[in-house]
Amino acid sequence: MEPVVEIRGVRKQFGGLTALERVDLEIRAGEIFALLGPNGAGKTTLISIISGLLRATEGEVRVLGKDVVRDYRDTRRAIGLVPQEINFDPFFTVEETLRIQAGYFGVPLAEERLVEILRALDLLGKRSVNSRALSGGMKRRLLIGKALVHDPKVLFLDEPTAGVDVELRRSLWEYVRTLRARGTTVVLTTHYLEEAEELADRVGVIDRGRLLALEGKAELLRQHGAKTLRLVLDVPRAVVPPSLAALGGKLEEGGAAVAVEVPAGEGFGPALRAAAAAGLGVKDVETRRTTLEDVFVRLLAGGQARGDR
Ligand SMILES: Nc1ncnc2c1ncn2[C@@H]1O[C@H](COP(=O)(O)OP(=O)(O)OP(=O)(O)O)[C@@H](O)[C@H]1O
Repeated sequence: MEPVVEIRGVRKQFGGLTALERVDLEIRAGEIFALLGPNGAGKTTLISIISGLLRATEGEVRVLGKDVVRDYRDTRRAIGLVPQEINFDPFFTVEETLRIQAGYFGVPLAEERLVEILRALDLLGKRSVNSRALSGGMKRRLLIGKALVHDPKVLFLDEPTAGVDVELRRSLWEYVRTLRARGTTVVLTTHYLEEAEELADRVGVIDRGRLLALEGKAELLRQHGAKTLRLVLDVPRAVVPPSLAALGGKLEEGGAAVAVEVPAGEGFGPALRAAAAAGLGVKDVETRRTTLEDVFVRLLAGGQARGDR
């Protein structure tokens, strides 16, 4: 199937600063893709180039097979963009804000569709309220509504839940899943790892303008992840028994525990057998799986060690 968004060799230079360095990326139809990276990594720059708000210094971007520079009318129509910053006129009501936005795209906003959007974003009761009188979370939801009025094929959410409370975050996640279920492709940027872990089918990790890893979430965890077994000992030890040392076992807490890390796809059987064979007195057993956060930290540390720029 043709990718919904194709990014080929995209570079962006702001004067002497390289914000993006030869990024290649494909977004697939119907997926939730999370672009993950620290502040200043280049996430907003990439989204802005795809949405036609910025021009790449080099490279090309296609949305539904059309070039975002040459065929910008078609590509803008296919895209809904929810920016980080609130960008609506506070003097219009919620309904007017959505109708004006639909007007920009030259699409009529049927009553049915208006109500559907307002209901999904829990704004139905605020339909006639001036947008300046909305709470911060409601304003954010109205931003999403604005991006949806022309029924885009791809929705870009730039930090959708920054500064949003936990409850609203959950309800926005729910809505994003509903959109995917209806066939909308969703690309979100975030530095909340929890958000990527919860929502995304695939994750791209970006740092200082480079894509460091691009994988399915499960694959990313499998390849870069590990799980750890911690054996809390009856009696502290000065050295790790050789059979456990051979499996990479290390003492922790001044010898009160032994920790063994194994690749995510493997079991703890060999380590448990080695511990039993060595006659280790074990008081307690703890296990921990790698989270996307651990993977992210490792990838960024690796990128820095290689001196990427
Ligand atoms: N218009 C601009 N002029 C000059 N430099 C810019 C401009 N826009 C972005 N930059 C720089 O490009 C780099 C990437 O910025 P970008 O906003 O894409 O990062 P980001 O990953 O979205 O960060 P954040 O998580 O903070 O939103 C940063 O160093 C930023 O200062």
